[in-house]
Amino acid sequence: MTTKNVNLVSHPLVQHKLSLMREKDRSIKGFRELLNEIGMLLCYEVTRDLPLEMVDIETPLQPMKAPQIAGKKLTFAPILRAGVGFLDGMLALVPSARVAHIGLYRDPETLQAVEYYFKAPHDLSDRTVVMMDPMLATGNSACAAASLLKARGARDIRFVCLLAAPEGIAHFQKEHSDVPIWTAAVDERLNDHGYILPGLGDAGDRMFGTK
Ligand SMILES: O=P(O)(O)OC[C@H]1O[C@H](OP(=O)(O)OP(=O)(O)O)[C@H](O)[C@@H]1O
Ligand SMILES: O=c1cc[nH]c(=O)[nH]1
Ligand SMILES: [Mg+2]
Repeated sequence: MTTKNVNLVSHPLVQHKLSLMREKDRSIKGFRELLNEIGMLLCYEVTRDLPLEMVDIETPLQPMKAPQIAGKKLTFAPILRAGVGFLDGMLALVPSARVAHIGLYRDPETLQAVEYYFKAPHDLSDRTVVMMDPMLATGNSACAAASLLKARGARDIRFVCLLAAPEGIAHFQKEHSDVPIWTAAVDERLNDHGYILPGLGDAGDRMFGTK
């Protein structure tokens, strides 16, 4: 399903794995493995429309023209910490991709995104950038991350998340209407502390065992 620049990935494997991740008793190991597996499946979806070009190759039997991915190279941009959970799955499918690390945490009182690290290829203007973070809650982190990437020249950005709140989608689309979103689910709403309901809790804590 696709609405207003939001691509809802309804593939049964993604939906099934997401339900397993939501369960409160899922182990850290299980949570991490599932996020990695879903990362691979979401990578498949977000790269679905990449252009192909025909190149000359030789099979053992004869020459032929065969399709290869053309054009801009991919850069993966995980938002730390939780976005790292998608990275290995994505890199398994596109091992040559560059990686831009975006260090942001959400201040628990103000819910504003606080930057603490940013390391990206110097010029992103000729790259397709896939920004990733499992959670799109208020949208503050995703908005800040997209702005940092644009300041490095990025003009072709896609955002992959696992769960989105309607509030976060609206906020992100208002500030970055040029950046399409891929998500496995749009949940009901945010609670008073900015957590997604029903959600899956704190993704970073569940992945790294920090609570
Ligand atoms: O849309 P928002 O309201 O900004 O919330 C989403 C952000 O919150 C979480 O990160 P957190 O700040 O908990 O950091 P962590 O990944 O290091 O745990 C999550 O991984 C997103 O980055
Ligand atoms: O529900 C939420 C909201 C922000 N960050 C998370 O990890 N979970
Ligand atoms: Mg974060």
